[in-house]
Amino acid sequence: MATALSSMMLHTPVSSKCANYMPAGVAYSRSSCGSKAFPTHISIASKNLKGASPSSALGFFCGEDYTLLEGHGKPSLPRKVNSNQSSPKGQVRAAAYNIAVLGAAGGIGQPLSLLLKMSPLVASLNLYDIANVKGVAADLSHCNTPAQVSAFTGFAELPDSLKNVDLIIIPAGVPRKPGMTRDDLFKINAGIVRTLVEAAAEHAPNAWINIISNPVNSTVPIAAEVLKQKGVYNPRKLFGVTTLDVVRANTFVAQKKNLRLIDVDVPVLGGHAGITILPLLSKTRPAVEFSPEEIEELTVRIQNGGTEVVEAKAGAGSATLSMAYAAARFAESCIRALDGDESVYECSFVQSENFLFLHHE
Ligand SMILES: NC(=O)c1ccc[n+]([C@@H]2O[C@H](COP(=O)([O-])OP(=O)(O)OC[C@H]3O[C@@H](n4cnc5c(N)ncnc54)[C@H](O)[C@@H]3O)[C@@H](O)[C@H]2O)c1
Ligand SMILES: O=C(O)C[C@H](O)C(=O)O
Repeated sequence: MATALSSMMLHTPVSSKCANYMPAGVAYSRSSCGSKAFPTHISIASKNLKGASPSSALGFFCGEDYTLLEGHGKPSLPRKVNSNQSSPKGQVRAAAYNIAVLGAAGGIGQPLSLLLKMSPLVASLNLYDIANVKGVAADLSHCNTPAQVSAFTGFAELPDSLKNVDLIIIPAGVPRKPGMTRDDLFKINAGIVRTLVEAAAEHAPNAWINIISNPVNSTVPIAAEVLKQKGVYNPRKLFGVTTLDVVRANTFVAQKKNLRLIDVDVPVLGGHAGITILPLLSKTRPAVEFSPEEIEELTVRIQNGGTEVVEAKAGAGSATLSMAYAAARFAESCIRALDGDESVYECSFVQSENFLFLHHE
């Protein structure tokens, strides 16, 4: 029997009723919990957003530029391969943006902070963690790149870490161990994200927020609810970071097809959970032919990339370095979009009214 399986995640009110409603890969319907959806692909295309009002901040093409049903959607927008690499305008202002990393002392937080410190676009880098982040900040601050690094430790210093920031990146939370699903992290990470986003709403209501903490398809809707309660929700500024799925897809496809890594771009839909991670292999750039066996093999590997790393680390955590790379790429795309670069596109987990439905037997 055909089952309607949305590639987009449902809006999750912060309530116990809905807390476990979206285990990865389970079919669900729009009406089962909440009324809005979080689809998983966006194109960021921005006007100059510095100081823009929330409603005019971004022009997104939420899910419209890729269709899951060939021939039924709008034609793809022209897109550059790995478009985060360079700007056609090449005019991003140097060191103009302030970033806060919440959870900066962690496995992702540290290498991510290093990558952000290397960016010439970043003016200040506020590192916040409940663990002592002073050492990380002291260490990073010796790199002779423009970003000014500051440390903020503990809840009392959270407000200061958020002052005047343009972009907040949240990798705070526990990672999984072998045998766990990302949903098993929900109880702890939901509370962490809620607390951090409450502070963001109060102290940086206009900042863009990138959420890395798992399970992304729950933590992002939770963040949305918090922002709504605080009256500062703008769906165009809240992103679930699913870039690691894209990074993995690009790598695995390039390896399989013997292509140059830098040339390959595979859009990936999904809320970063199990079989809802949906690589759009037919949209691979450059155009490539895949056999059904290759599609099956690549899809399964991309969907299980996280587990591959969790098992290889054997209890020492989950992906940190590739995630830091992916998050830095997404952050740079956000900065470029903030700076008015209209060529930027990235896949992400965002709210949208555009539903795409897959039918599978
Ligand atoms: N979106 C993705 O693609 C993706 C990829 C990899 C990992 N993750 C997720 O990212 C999260 C972090 O992973 P990690 O490997 O860096 O974990 P980690 O344990 O190494 O680091 C987490 C950091 O968060 C900090 N922290 C905990 N509670 C906090 C709070 N209330 N406020 C501020 N900081 C707090 C910890 O002190 C620690 O430094 C996990 O939930 C993991 O599942 C997501
Ligand atoms: O798999 C995990 O738990 C971490 C992360 O979501 C990943 O995809 O590597």
